[in-house]
Amino acid sequence: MLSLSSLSSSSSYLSLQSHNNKLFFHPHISQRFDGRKINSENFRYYTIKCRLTKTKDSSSASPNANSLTKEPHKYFDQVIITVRAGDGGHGAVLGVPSQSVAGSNSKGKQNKEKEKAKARWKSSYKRDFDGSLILPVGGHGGDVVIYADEGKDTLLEFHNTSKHSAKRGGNVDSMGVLSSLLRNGLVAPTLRVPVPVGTVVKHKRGKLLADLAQPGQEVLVARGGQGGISLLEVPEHKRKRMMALNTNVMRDDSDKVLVLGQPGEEISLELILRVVADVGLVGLPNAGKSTLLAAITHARPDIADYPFTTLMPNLGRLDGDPTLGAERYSSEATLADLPGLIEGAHLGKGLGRNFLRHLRRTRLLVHVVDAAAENPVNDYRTVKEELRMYNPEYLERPFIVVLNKIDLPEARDRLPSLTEEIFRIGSDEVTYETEMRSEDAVQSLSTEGAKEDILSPGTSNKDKKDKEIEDYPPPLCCCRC
Ligand SMILES: Nc1nc2c(ncn2[C@@H]2O[C@H](COP(=O)(O)OP(=O)(O)OP(=O)(O)O)[C@@H](O)[C@H]2O)c(=O)[nH]1
Repeated sequence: MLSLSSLSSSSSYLSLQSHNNKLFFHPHISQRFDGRKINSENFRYYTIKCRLTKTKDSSSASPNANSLTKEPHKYFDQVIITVRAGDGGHGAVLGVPSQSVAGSNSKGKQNKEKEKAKARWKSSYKRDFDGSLILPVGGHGGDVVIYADEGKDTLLEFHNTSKHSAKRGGNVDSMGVLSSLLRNGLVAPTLRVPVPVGTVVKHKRGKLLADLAQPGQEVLVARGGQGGISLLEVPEHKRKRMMALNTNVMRDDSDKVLVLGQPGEEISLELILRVVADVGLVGLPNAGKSTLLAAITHARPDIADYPFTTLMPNLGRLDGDPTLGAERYSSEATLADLPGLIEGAHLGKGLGRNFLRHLRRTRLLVHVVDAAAENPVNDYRTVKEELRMYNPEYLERPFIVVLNKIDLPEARDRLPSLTEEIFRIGSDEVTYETEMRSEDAVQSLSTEGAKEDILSPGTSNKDKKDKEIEDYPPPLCCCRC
């Protein structure tokens, strides 16, 4: 038997040959049949064209549960979902209740009873200010709202359930006859979808809808359909008059009254998580970022003596220390320990781009450098370069360099020279940046002023950031390649 599924080749055609009504894959399988060497003269060769259905490309397919548990770091911060708001409930076509009065004998009495019944009928229904009848309407379909929930950490669960649908509105409970007891259809509840704080909501490959950076922030992403209206089943000549009276009647393009509820909106969204942290810890793998986070906050990240122990950002809360007195130092802050960056991270190496984007909201960067490494200065330069290549704005943020592992003798011995070199790199950059800025007519600033301006991003930068939060454009790599 020929198993096509075992053929991973994407070529469109296979060549097959026939022997005793059996088909063999040509040329490899045809060499032996029932353990005997096959005389090639017994064969009649046919070439049969058969198209292979392409096997699903695993890279483009949505991640299955297995890969989600094995490689959550690839999927925790980005997902595409579809949301569907509920359809509106239907209205109803209602008959007017019979007004005949049974059992009345005399014609005059019958007319009187008819008049009375008509008056009763007229007064028992809700009416608009202009006297038109208010007929029940179908319930509004449920809207879909996405909100930032502090209890959520990742977007992983959305890979399992990528479609979220709100309920449809209730229909008018139609018994076929107009009665004062008829109620509007039930309004469907809003479907509220919780996402981690810091989630950016965008149209799939489209414009930004919201940046849910604060707990509780929400955005309405799909509107539920409007409920259909009800109609009275009345003779044609009366219907026109009633329709004219009912000014709030909904009609479609062809001026037809809509009894059916409107469909709810359906939309594909891209959710991107950018951690919300004041401080970002950056450095090469194994530099000791997680150890530092664990030492100064209550966070308990995984720590091990091998690179890439951290695969997803860890957050830690730094409580303020009021004993320090000065307002600056007693403030609280959230720290994010990012996975280690390697050379080429800005190009996506080691998932670098996924991690680098989590620095976006940070206001201070802490470079953790392994002082006992072979070439700590080079390591520091590498990380700075990756930051610059990904987003030059990152280098404009205030930063601290932490020389780590100085308990080790190899680090302790070269500490003074190392500190000096790192200082020099910093001051070189400040001078360079100052020069750049002075060319942009910031000459009036003193060196100190310029430094300050560089270290604390100005308002224009802030405006730029606030304008639109999109993914950064492709890397600037080519200037170096
Ligand atoms: N001697 C010494 N070892 C340290 C120090 N800080 C961290 N380490 C060790 O260095 C190794 C790596 O530490 P981590 O905190 O996991 O490093 P990381 O930068 O978070 O590593 P990644 O998760 O790969 O990014 C662990 O074995 C730590 O025990 C330090 O100050 N002194």
